[in-house]
Amino acid sequence: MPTVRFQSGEMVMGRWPGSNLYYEVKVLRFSPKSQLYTVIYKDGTELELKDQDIKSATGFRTRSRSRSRSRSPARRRSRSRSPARITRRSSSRTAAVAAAAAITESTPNSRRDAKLKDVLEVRLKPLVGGPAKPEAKVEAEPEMSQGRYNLRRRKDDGDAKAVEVKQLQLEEEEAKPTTVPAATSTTPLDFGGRIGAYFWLLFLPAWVLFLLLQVTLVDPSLANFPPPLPPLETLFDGQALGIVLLWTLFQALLYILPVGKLSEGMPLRTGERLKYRTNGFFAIVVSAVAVAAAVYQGVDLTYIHSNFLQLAVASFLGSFLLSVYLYVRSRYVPPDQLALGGNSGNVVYDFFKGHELNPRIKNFDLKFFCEMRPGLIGWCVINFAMALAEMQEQHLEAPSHAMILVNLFQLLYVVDGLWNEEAILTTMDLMHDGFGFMLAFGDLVWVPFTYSLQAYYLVTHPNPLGLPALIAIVAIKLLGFYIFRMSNSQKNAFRRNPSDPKLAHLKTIPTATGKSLLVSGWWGVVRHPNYLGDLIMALAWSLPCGFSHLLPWYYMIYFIILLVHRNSRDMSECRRKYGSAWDEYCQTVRYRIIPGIY
Ligand SMILES: NC(=O)c1ccc[n+]([C@@H]2O[C@H](COP(=O)([O-])OP(=O)(O)OC[C@H]3O[C@@H](n4cnc5c(N)ncnc54)[C@H](OP(=O)(O)O)[C@@H]3O)[C@@H](O)[C@H]2O)c1
Ligand SMILES: CC(C)CCC[C@@H](C)[C@H]1CC[C@H]2C3=C(CC[C@]12C)[C@@]1(C)CC[C@H](O)C(C)(C)[C@@H]1CC3
Repeated sequence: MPTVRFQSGEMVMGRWPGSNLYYEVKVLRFSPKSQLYTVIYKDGTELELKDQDIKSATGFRTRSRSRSRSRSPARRRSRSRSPARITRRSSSRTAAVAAAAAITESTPNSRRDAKLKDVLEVRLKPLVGGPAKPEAKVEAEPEMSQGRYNLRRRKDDGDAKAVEVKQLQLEEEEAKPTTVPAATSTTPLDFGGRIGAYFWLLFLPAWVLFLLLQVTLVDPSLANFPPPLPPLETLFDGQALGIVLLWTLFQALLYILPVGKLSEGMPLRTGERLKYRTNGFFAIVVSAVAVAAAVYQGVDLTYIHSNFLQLAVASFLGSFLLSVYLYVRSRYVPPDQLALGGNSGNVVYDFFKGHELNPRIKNFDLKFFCEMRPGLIGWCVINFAMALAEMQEQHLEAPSHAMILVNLFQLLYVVDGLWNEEAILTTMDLMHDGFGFMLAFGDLVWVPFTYSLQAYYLVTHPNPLGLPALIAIVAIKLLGFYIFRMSNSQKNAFRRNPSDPKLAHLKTIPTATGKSLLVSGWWGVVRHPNYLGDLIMALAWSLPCGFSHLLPWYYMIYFIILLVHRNSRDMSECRRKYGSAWDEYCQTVRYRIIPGIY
């Protein structure tokens, strides 16, 4: 049984990835499974380090003290540009060379700093534009490992805004061990914390019920609160439950078929990369054929319209049971398979937020499946059923223009998501979030039953559209789609292959993790160009329903709130991961979602 050399809260010297430079870091936790220490640097960057990359601060201090008596390194300060500076990827002048140059400028005659230059030149290079490569040629520089370095933001460095690699006076600084941050307290709680989790757990299902009851009314309005509740026993229907189960099993069957590509997810904390069967497009095509065949055989799809509430309740039960299963199994998995959030120790919060990062039954990835299949494809089937119901209710030979637009727009959104299914592997949910009630409910109830409200609304609330309105709405949709697709694809391509020649013209900021951040192209316009495109598309989904009621605008309002919140969650997560490189990105790209406004 290997011993744990360092305790949480201890101040130690951690090796900078890909270099032989050591910085003062605080140990946050140790994972017995991966044998890795999570440490935090002074600039806020969190990394996982192996035992051999950590040295005790005492060792550094002792050696340095004896050295300082003769050489007084404390009085010498070498400044350099850190790897976290903007780099033109096509440029041959790497951050490391610049770093070295900066050192030479500041202390040109120093033999010791020349050695530092050598070390930086070689060691920091791998951080530019891609994951750090294993060290090869240069041996460890012993003098450097006796020094102590600190990551600081450069206050006096105008446009560079980079962190500073500084040699610090060892004897002037005392390592101050802080209180031990338990794993439970290191990750701030989202969604209003524990109290918030209770609230959302009750509020979200109640809100869905409210919306589904409203949409059946002639005059849906927030003023109708509380809406007339149907007798409770009518909410549950065995047949609806059977349909939901069959649909989910059918999608699961399509998912496990050995058809389509096996894509690799992003590297996990352990370095492992999971494989995902990305055959979503195949699944929606087969589903469409199956639904068409069923309609052809006389199956009445308008059942979905008339039993919408019962189907939603059945899906809710399914998502709740799934969440219970997810919570229970998350208590038995090794720590390195857990997401950083969802470990508050509070049952309700952890149940809501989700704890296990990639719950799998053999190769069957539950989070990926739920996010991409039954709910998403089910949403399109529901929309189609609403078009049939509209024709029946309004005695039409074909669906209205508004209904066709809503159907086509949302179908395009889903088909695009499934066509580019691999891109989901670089999104927040797949990479960082645990799988719990929030996502299970979101994927299986929220998406199919609330995202289809515009189509449901149009069944009984016709909204004739003139040609100019039609053209304008289509143009808005296409604009949003273009921004959404281009930006998502650019990030996905960059994350998959940072040295892709097609992306060579883009500027990037290297970070201490070995990953870089795009700082030009779509990701240089705003920090979330994909959200901007998505919001413009959301506008195009609501416009066909007109302005008589607020209900069909509900998606737009909810989406603004969701994306603003997601953006701030992502910002904190990126700040934690990338430290001052992220700050630099934010200073360069000032707006979050809407250029010049927000
Ligand atoms: N319809 C809906 O209900 C709905 C809801 C939510 C989201 N969405 C859509 O789903 C898609 C995915 O959204 P998401 O919330 O997961 O966020 P995302 O924007 O796809 O992912 C955020 C991640 O991208 C990376 N990143 C951020 N800035 C970067 C930069 N400058 N260069 C390179 N990488 C950068 C970071 O991860 P790493 O650095 O770790 O790679 C960050 O954590 C979006 O298009 C969104 O509009 C739709
Ligand atoms: C209030 C809560 C219940 C919120 C739950 C949020 C989820 C419903 C969303 C979180 C991430 C979203 C997402 C899509 C659907 C909705 C979410 C699961 C998505 C699958 C829709 C199709 C897109 O093309 C997409 C693949 C980019 C997208 C990914 C994120």
